[in-house]
Amino acid sequence: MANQDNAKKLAGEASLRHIENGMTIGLGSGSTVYWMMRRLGQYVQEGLDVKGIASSRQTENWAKEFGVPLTNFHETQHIDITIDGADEVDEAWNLIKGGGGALVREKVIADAADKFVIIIDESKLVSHLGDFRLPVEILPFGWEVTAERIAGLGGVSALRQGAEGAFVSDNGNYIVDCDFGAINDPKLLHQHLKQLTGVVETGLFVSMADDVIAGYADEAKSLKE
Ligand SMILES: O=C(CO)[C@H](O)[C@H](O)COP(=O)(O)O
Repeated sequence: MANQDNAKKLAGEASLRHIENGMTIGLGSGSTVYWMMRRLGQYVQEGLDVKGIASSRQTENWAKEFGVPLTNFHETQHIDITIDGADEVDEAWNLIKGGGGALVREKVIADAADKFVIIIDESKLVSHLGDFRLPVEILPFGWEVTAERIAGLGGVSALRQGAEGAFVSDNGNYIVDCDFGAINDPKLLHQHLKQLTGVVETGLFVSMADDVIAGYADEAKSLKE
């Protein structure tokens, strides 16, 4: 296994030390979450009693594959813990997320949770957000206008492409990947973007993470310790 994959696996598995019997878990998206879910499925087979709320169709499929029982917001509005990956994590634990296109549901399950734990490989740790293009989910209707407004805030954006034309999120929306250069004030940028008509959500997760577990070549460490 490549070093980066192993680091993701170590971080994903280490996050399960936060899990207790009876919990409802927000299940994020992405390749680091995959490893967490694989091990979680093993614990469930061994008798752990938990339920998950999935943030994407891909995660839902993994839950079925690994035998992790799912619930939804109709059944419960309380999430004990959400575990998710990230594309960048700065020194204050502000995040860029949405590389996999699931940022809206990821933010909903992060917001609904008592605790939000991030799992990454060490390459995601940065001093400033912004090398990774900021994903912003926007309505397809008039997306060109919204992209112009985003450009007005200083962000050069590109419409994300999928296998057959524009990428469409699980919510039926488009995503633009935006270059704002180094993001000095993530909270302010998020607020400005959210005020634009047509913007559904941004991939900036500001002051939301309670713990970050970083995977290295042969260990995973909580940045809290
Ligand atoms: O935000 C996400 C998906 O929308 C992912 O958490 C993020 O892209 C990290 O993915 P990976 O664990 O595959 O590196």
